[in-house]
Amino acid sequence: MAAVMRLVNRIAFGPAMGQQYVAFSSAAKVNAAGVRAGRGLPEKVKIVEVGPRDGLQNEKTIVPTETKIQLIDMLSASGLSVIEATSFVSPKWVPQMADQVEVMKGIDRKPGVSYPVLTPNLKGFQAAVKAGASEVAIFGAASELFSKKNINCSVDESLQRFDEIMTTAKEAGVPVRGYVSCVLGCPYEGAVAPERVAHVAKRLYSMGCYEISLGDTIGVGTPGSMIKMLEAVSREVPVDALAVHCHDTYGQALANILVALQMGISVVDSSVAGLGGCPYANGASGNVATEDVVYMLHGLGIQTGVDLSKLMDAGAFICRTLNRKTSSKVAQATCKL
Ligand SMILES: CC(C)(COP(=O)([O-])OP(=O)([O-])OC[C@H]1O[C@@H](n2cnc3c(N)ncnc32)[C@H](O)[C@@H]1OP(=O)([O-])[O-])[C@@H](O)C(=O)NCCC(=O)NCCSC(=O)C[C@@](C)(O)CC(=O)[O-]
Repeated sequence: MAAVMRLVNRIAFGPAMGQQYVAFSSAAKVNAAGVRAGRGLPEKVKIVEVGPRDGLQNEKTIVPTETKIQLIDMLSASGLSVIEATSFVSPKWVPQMADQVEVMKGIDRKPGVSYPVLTPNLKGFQAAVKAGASEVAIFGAASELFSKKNINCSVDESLQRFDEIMTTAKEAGVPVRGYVSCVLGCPYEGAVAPERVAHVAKRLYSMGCYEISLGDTIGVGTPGSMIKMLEAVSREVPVDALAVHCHDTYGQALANILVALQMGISVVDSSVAGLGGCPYANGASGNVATEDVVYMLHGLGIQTGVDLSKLMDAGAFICRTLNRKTSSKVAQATCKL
């Protein structure tokens, strides 16, 4: 724990201990570059916005397709370069995503923005490509029971299915991202060994996924468990091919992201307004809010390409429309609700 605190202190404080840089928006602007310099943090971070998929998939009432489309368009207007738009999964399993084709047809695709979609099997992959998806994501797990509950097969069976997708995707020239869920704990099995995460991540990477997103599906991780897991995974997969995907159930997400950045990761998944949860992970709260991630990154002098004000407009829009409270602390603090 002492080592973790030293690591966090090194990032959060300037050379003179106690001189805090990242506290208020004005202070963040003044000293941001100094915070970053020499501390091994990336200059740029790619944010993968997962709100329209991971966020909305968990909403109890069906969100109108028009609302989903407007949300995605507002998010692309904020400067985000990757927006996970929907998933091509069975409508019997996740009814909220049943309008995936209409969503893909309705969005205003901005040049330079990627709109990946989730595909659990070849059927989903083929439907996604037909609907115009130019990038997909496959999603496995480090936990057997979660795999069974989420995609109705064992981890090994899922990897066989993903192999089929990869073969077809390579022929079609479609880039594939890979997810590993439950990297810091499983709602059904409890603790998950870092080596199991590393094994699945390595398999996905070896079959051709260009990026592996490591999901703390139920948000139980701490900077301590994050460091151990990332040490194991980065022995098998190059760190520049890794992303972190943190749910914020225990309020640890920003701290976990900070240590991941310190360990060389420069891709962060997040969800506008902290929308979401996983329908097959009881008790999982939403992803870390994109607004809060952007605020922290800008405070560290790290570029994201995102206009925080426009992003908060998107968050305010979806919260107003769904009649829900934002989970973003930044949106709460600035009353942009
Ligand atoms: C994988 C299956 C399909 C297996 O489900 P299954 O029931 O085993 O599939 P099946 O092959 O036996 O087919 C059953 C029915 O589904 C249809 N079907 C089959 N495949 C598709 C498809 N692609 N699209 C549309 N329909 C499909 C198929 O045609 C058939 O229809 P019927 O003949 O009964 O009318 C199912 O379990 C499923 O869809 N699961 C998705 C669950 C899901 O979306 N979970 C949330 C995303 S994961 C997540 O949130 C975690 C993540 C990524 O964010 C990271 C993190 O936080 O850790």
